[in-house]
Amino acid sequence: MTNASVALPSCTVISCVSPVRQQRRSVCIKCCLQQNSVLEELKSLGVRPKKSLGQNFLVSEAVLSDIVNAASVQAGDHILEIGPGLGTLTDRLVKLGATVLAIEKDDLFAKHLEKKFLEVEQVAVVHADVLAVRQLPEMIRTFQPAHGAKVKVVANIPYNITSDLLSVLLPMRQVIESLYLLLEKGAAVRLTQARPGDKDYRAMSVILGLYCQARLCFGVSREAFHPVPGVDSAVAEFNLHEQLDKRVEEHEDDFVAFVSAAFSMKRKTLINNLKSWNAASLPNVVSCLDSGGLSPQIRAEALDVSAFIALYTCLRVHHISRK
Ligand SMILES: C[S@@+](CC[C@H](N)C(=O)[O-])C[C@H]1O[C@@H](n2cnc3c(N)ncnc32)[C@H](O)[C@@H]1O
Repeated sequence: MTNASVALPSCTVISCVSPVRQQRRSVCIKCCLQQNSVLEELKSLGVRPKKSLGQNFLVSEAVLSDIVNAASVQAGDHILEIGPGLGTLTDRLVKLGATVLAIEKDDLFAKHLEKKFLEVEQVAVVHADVLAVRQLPEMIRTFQPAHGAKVKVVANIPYNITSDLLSVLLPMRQVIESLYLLLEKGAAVRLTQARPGDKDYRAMSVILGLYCQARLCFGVSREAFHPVPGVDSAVAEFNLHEQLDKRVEEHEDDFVAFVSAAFSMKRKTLINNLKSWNAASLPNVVSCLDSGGLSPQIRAEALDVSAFIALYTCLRVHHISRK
C-alpha cells in the first residue's frame, strides 16, 4: 500500500505506473503516490468513476495544498464540502483541524465515507443530492460553530452542477462566508472575469455582482485528476457580501428573475426581453431607461449590476414587479 502523506519534494518527475491500468505516465512523485492510492481505493470498492456524477478525483497533493491555502483553512473552521467522493479533500481539511459537513450523492461513496470517518468526530457525512436538500440553510445553521461564525464552502464539485449550485448557495449570506470551488476552467474564468460588453457576460455575471466578490485563484491541470478530464480546471473564490444592496434586499428573488428575463434572448433588446417578466411594464422601462440616460435599444449585456439595480429600483417606484 502506498502512503501519500510521506514528505517528498513535490516536483520531482518520475515515470509512474498505475497499479490498476498498468499504464506508465510521467508525473511528480507525490501525484504518483496519491494517484495510486486513489486507484487502489476505487479498486477495493469495486467501482468505476461515474461520468454522470462528474467523478474526477483529485490526485495531486500540491493542488490539495493550494486549495486549502487559498481558503485559509485553519483549526476551528467549519467547512461545507460538496461531493467529497473518496474523502481526499475531507481528510486534508480534518488534518488542518477543521470540522466538515460533507454532502455526497453517490450511494456507495456515502456509505464508504460514513465508514471511513466513523471514528472522526469532526466529520458529518450527509448522503444527499445537495441540490435537493430542502432545508439546506437550516442544516448549515445547525452546523455553524457555537459562537456563530459563518461556514466556508470548500469543494471539488461536479462541473455540471456549477450554475445550479451557485444559485442555491449565493443567497445564503446569513450562514456562508465564502466559497472556494474547483471548477471547469472556462466556467471559472467566465464567472470571475466577465465584464459588461464581454461575450461571456450573462445574467449570472450580474447575479454574482449582487451577491459576492468573485476572484480567480489559480489554474489546475487536468492531470491533477483521475480519471483525467477533457478540460483543465481552476479554483475560484466567491466572497459573499454581508449585506445586499438595500434597494433590492426585500425583493431579492424578483430582482434575480428580472435580471434573468433581461438576458433571456441574446439578440433581443432589454425591453423586448422584459416582456416575459412583466409585459405591462414596458412604457415604464422606457421612461426609467431614459431617466438613467440609457437608450431604449440597449441590450442587457451593456449594463453592470449597479445599472440593473438602478433600473429595477426605478420600476419599483412605479410599483412594478414580476407578473
Ligand atoms: C469531482 S468529484 C470530487 C471528488 C472528491 N471531492 C475529490 O476531490 O477527489 C465530484 C463528487 O461530487 C459527487 N456529486 C455529484 N453530484 C452531486 C450532488 N448533486 N450532490 C452531492 N454530491 C454530488 C460525486 O459523486 C463525486 O463524489
